[in-house]
Amino acid sequence: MSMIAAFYGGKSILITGATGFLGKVLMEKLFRTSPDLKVIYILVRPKAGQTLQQRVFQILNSKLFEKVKEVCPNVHEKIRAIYADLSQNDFAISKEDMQELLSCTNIIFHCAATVRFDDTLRHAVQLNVTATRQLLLMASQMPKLEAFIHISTAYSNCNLKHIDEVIYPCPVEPKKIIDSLEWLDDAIIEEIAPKLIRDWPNIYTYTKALGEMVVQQESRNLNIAIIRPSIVGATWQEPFPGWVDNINGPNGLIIAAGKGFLRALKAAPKAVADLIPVDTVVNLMLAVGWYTAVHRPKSTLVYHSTSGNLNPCNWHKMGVQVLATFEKIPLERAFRRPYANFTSNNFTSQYWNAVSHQAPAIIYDCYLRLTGRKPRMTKVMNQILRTASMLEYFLNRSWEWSTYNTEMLMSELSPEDQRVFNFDVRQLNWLEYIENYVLGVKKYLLKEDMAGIPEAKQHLKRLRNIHYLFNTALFLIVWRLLIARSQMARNVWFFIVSFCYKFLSYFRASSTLKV
Ligand SMILES: CCCCCCCCCCCCCCCCCCCCCCCCCC(=O)SCCNC(=O)CCNC(=O)[C@H](O)C(C)(C)COP(=O)(O)OP(=O)(O)OC[C@H]1O[C@@H](n2cnc3c(N)ncnc32)[C@H](O)[C@@H]1OP(=O)(O)O
Ligand SMILES: NC(=O)C1=CN([C@@H]2O[C@H](COP(=O)(O)OP(=O)(O)OC[C@H]3O[C@@H](n4cnc5c(N)ncnc54)[C@H](OP(=O)(O)O)[C@@H]3O)[C@@H](O)[C@H]2O)C=CC1
Repeated sequence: MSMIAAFYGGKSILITGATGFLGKVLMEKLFRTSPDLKVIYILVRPKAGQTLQQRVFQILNSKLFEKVKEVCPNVHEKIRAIYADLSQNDFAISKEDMQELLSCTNIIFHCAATVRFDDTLRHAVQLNVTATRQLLLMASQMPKLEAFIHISTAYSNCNLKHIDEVIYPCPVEPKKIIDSLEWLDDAIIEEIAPKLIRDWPNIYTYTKALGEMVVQQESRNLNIAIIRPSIVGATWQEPFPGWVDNINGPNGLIIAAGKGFLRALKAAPKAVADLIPVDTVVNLMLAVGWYTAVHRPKSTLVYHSTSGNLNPCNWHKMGVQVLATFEKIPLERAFRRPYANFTSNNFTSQYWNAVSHQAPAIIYDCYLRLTGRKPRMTKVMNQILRTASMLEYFLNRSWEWSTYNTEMLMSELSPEDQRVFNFDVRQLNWLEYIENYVLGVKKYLLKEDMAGIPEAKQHLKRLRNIHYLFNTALFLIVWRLLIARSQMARNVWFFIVSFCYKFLSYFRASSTLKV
């Protein structure tokens, strides 16, 4: 019997960010392995015209939860959605709901965050720092609380090269920032933001670092642990391989590559691609929740959920496998044939951007205009290039994350727990994982039908022929122009023509002799 699964039985668990990528997989695993848990409280806001109930209904009826419904048929009754907006005071939770949360919660998993790299400093601080402080304050009023698990990111200290499982101080106290945001106006905040974030690459990673400091400062006598995942990717094994449902991180770039929009990327081919499957992160989270509650470590432990030092993969290997998978299982209606180049050179990267990205988009838009349709490809291309440039920082560097605490925890688990809550990334076969990942992007994110693969392959063949035709036509035009203007080009041309003529004459003569 799994000790971890048994631990969550009968527990009331509070999850923030449960509607997000990580949160959904966390809920799924909890219900599947501990169907006898008491209740999962989730803090949700209405979104995109959907009420809380509609959002929960949609999650529970997704493919991700198919197995859960078999093991835990009354899952609907065990999930309690509480209206909350984490960017508001007291999260805008009603008094009755707050009372219930304070008196019943046993474990907290704090996953909610804004993960946009370009969010405003005000909003990112509200979500990633102030809300964390507020939740810790709530936690300190929960008599039954056993563990508080805070999800940060391995990149919260990406201004360092080697990162240990410790909380690093930030140059400016989080409290000072929170206070000053109260009276500064938005324009001034945006002006001082670059000075505040210093050598952090974006507001997201900076505010996640501040969030960790807040956890350290406000921990009081709570049992807290921090988990730092690197780039969270599709599921590896559970509940099935390749599940993914948003375009963050690598997902958007994989789609852009598969559709033939993105054919070059400014990335160091040998830099470590520190991806970590989402189910591995969730298994670690559940193990950490159990360990923190049962063993009550004296200080706040930080756990790295990374792959680089245990089972490294690099961007080149990843890119090659992504392309190899698209050969076998192409995406539908691609713009161009998938192909990609990783270069860390500025000049080469700009060349590829102009030739492989901007020029085809402009040509296609001209074609759309000529056929009376609205041009859109330049806009799409610019959007993709903007996203790629935002991710560039992470594609051109490698970090070393130590994993002592994570490995220590692994050794503390029983063999059964090591199997059920496996977070040993050394067992991951990258080639197989990436193939399932790409397949998952096609099936679960783009919702493309596998029956459409032959047609998609046919489409790619047509694109290849158009490509050859276009290149031949372009060559002939350029050559014709050169011949008109340059004596040297004319000489070369006459040399080639006379050579071909002589070759053909010789060929004809020798075949006549044979007859
Ligand atoms: C020989 C060689 C061979 C080579 C072969 C090569 C092969 C090549 C293969 C290449 C592939 C392999 C390489 C993989 C590389 C991976 C690198 C990963 C690094 C990640 C590091 C992460 C480190 C940190 C990790 C962390 O710790 S945390 C997570 C990280 N955080 C993020 O990943 C957020 C980033 N993104 C943003 O920050 C914003 O997205 C921003 C970008 C500002 C744009 O922003 P903006 O321009 O405003 O555009 P949006 O509005 O956002 O979106 C625009 C449109 O997409 C829509 N849409 C937005 N969302 C979503 C959503 N959910 N679900 C559905 N739709 C969505 C939205 O509706 C809108 O559609 P529309 O309405 O226009 O129709
Ligand atoms: N994905 C990744 O690659 C990595 C993620 N992480 C960390 O993991 C955690 C989860 O990330 P992930 O699941 O990918 O992110 P998502 O963007 O998928 O999910 C974010 C969650 O936070 C919720 N949220 C955001 N703003 C509010 C708000 N004002 N009130 C209530 N809820 C809000 C969202 O709710 P809603 O659905 O309503 O928007 C959503 O449930 C984050 O802390 C992130 O920093 C760390 C490393 C890598």
